[in-house]
Amino acid sequence: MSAAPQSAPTPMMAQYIEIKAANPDCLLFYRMGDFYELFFDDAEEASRALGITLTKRGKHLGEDIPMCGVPIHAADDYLQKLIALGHRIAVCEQLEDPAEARKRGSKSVVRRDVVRLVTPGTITEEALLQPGRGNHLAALTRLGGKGRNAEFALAWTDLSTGTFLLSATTAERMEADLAAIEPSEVIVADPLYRDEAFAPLFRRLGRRARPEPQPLFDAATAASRIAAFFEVGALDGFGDFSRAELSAAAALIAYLGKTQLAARPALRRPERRLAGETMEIDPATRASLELQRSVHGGRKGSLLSVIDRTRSGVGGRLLASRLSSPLTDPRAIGERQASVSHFVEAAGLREEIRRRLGAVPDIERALSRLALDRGGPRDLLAIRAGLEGAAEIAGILGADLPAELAGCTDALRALPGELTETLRMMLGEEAPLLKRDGGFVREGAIRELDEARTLREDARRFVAELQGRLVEETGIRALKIKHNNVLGFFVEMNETHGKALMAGEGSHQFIHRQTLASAMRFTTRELAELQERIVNSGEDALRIELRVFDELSAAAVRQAEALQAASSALGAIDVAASLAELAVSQDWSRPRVDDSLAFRIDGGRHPVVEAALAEAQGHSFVANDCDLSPPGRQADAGAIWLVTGPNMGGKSTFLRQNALIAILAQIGAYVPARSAHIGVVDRLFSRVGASDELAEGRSTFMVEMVETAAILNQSGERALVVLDEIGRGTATYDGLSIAFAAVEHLHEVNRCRSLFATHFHEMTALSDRLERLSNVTMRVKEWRGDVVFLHEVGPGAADRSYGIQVAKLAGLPKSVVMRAKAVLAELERHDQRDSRGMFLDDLPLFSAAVRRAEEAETRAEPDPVAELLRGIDPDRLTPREALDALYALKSALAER
Ligand SMILES: Nc1ncnc2c1ncn2[C@@H]1O[C@H](COP(=O)(O)OP(=O)(O)OP(=O)(O)O)[C@@H](O)[C@H]1O
Repeated sequence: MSAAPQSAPTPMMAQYIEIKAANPDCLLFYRMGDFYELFFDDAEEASRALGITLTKRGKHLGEDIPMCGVPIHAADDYLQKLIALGHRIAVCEQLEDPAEARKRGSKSVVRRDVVRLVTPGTITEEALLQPGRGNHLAALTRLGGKGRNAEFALAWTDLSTGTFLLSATTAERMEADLAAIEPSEVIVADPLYRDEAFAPLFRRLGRRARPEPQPLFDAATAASRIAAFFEVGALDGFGDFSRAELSAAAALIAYLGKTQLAARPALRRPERRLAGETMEIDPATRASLELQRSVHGGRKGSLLSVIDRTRSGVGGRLLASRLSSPLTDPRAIGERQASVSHFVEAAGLREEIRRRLGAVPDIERALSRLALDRGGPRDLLAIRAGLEGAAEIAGILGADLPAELAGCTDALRALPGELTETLRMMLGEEAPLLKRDGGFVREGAIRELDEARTLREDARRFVAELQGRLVEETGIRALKIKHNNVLGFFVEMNETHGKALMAGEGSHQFIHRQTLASAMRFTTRELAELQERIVNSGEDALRIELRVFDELSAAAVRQAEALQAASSALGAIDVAASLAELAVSQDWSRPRVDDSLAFRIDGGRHPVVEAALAEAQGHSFVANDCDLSPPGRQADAGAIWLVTGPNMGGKSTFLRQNALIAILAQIGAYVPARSAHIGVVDRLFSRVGASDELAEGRSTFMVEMVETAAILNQSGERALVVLDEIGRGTATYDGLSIAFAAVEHLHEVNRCRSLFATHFHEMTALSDRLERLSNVTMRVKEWRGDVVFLHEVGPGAADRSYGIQVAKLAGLPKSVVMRAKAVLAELERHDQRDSRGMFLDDLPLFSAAVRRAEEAETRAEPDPVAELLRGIDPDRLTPREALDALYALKSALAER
């Protein structure tokens, strides 16, 4: 097939194609004037994703070129949408003034190039970030090949704040570690990404995981690459890092280089997190406990949403990150608790500090933007206000503080006073978003600038005066001096006047510029001169302001370390004060956390359920005790509580609340309990409620068994295991046997503290054989065949599940409920003698039985509520009897 002769692409299109070819996996935002334009497939993709109109521009290879565009001022919104959909965007800017290009000849194109790749993990724009949420980019590396010697490490950063952390990890722990970091993007060396053994992990990470070439992770050059980034000779002063950690860190820096190009982010020095420093919590446990997100995916209904009283973005982010990584060192936990206690005891101080914190801007994010040359004058104002606020807060906190807070005030006091002074001297009270709009440098700060501004103002005044003079001279009262972007200043009058003027003397003075339908426009020599003066002095003023901006920005970036330390300090103060506020307002208590194996909670509550009940103004939350401490003097391992009780009795709530209390205690917070004593938990497993891994192609039961296997294989004596209804998804006897064996294993092999809820009442017999196992049950009251949930945990075993009563409450058809009751009665009668269920044959068939029951009902049954009411004589009731009567009425109503 012979190709038709094609015209060569235009120079601009040729430039576009070249740049696009260098960025094939990104949507290319190609700057043209006040728009970013997208072409070809990118345009089609973006117009679909953003719902914007697809147009055409010229032809390429004989075909129309699809095009769509987004205006610069709204680009952030569009970027946000595209990023959320998993796209990466290459932002291509004009690198010179179009006038420059024209000087090279009429055909030459404006120089353009990509200045930045926008990826989910490298966003810094305020509009694209949430104040209280970090945005992490992680790098995962493996050294030493696939074998047993493989060494894994993670590095992660929040580019918007400069945080930079490293940690060793293992194949087993990797997923839990990533879950704690919650990265928006994870770069992985290509061979590891393709390793079959990790395929499930990367599948679960989905688009967040991104393979990158192995050389980025090269361990041999890692240390020197990191040193070069931080502009130091060697890394010795940074601490001790493993080769794998260095490889991950170097890869992260290289990736930032790839995406940020010329801009150098204000990263902090890398800090190492030791694997054992934090409580290990796998993703399923996080989901089940709804730590940061509820099962519905949103923040509402999560633990974080209930405990977050922080007043600043940095505080919100720190609280979220602490919640995702509780500590395991009692001393470090104690330090944080001491800060909270300080604010619990000093109510006035707490209020004052919180009030001030609310007014301190987000210094570290402003700084990051300035470092990446994406900042504006408001970021400088934010830093100034931050510096001033920090100094005030340090002053108010005073001396005689617990260690953590003392460290914080040191960081605040170490802030460079000169920077505050310079910013105060140079900046006005308000500033535009963009530096190119000018007007942010304070009057009186720079003489040249004041002069330029005065010149401009004078010229403007002269323009106003000139209008009066021209009116007088010409006698044309309707003459006006106006301004637009094309002509600049001009004299405008109607056509009759204009023509008369041109025909007469005026033609010497007035130079014709434009004739419109209703008006004529002129300039005069004087006006043109004034115009030039205004433009020139305006340009001078802006040039000076931009220079000042760059100087101030550089001065702030030079102080990055001090500013970041102060920002972290403000975050820590905010977290302590907010947890204190929470403790006081919700009546929480300071837990004792130590190295023992104790786990004793008195009067524990579930903070989220309690808040929900309070909001609904229904019944109030019933506090419950839990004690999994090694029972008796001899015991050297934690206890197991086997929790039985009716459906809806509060088992899941009880199980979860104890796990949550452990987490809260270990982030250094107070806990929702009268008192608590917790020996640190190093690993938490919670399987309560349904799992959402079904998308992986495993059945519910399979998922449950895989998770149970992980728990039984991995829990050590410091673990806390919270299991709900293991074995429910299979035949009764299989399920019961598995649950039985699992509890025995927990008791004999894992020897960890556990809560195990079950509907298999047969299991309560285990307490005779397993010395550290106790039975507890959720208490209920029965009333005329219905059940009243007391939500109280007490010793003993439930004898039944009340499943049918709950089913009735849920609105199961009456016929089904009645039939189920009959089946249950029959099952219970036969249970002793025949375990295979053959007796079901004894039961009448469903339809017959239901019909009979219904007939009986319609025949006789009077209204039970009315009947009860008739029998009550209010004058003769004691208060206790009145209450009982109320219960009776309610249940009779339910039965009706
Ligand atoms: N301690 C409590 N105080 C007050 N209300 C509670 C308490 N515990 C639970 N509830 C209420 O009871 C409801 C059911 O609790 P939960 O889901 O824990 O029951 P469950 O025993 O696990 O039920 P199932 O066995 O059917 O899963 C909760 O949504 C809550 O409204």
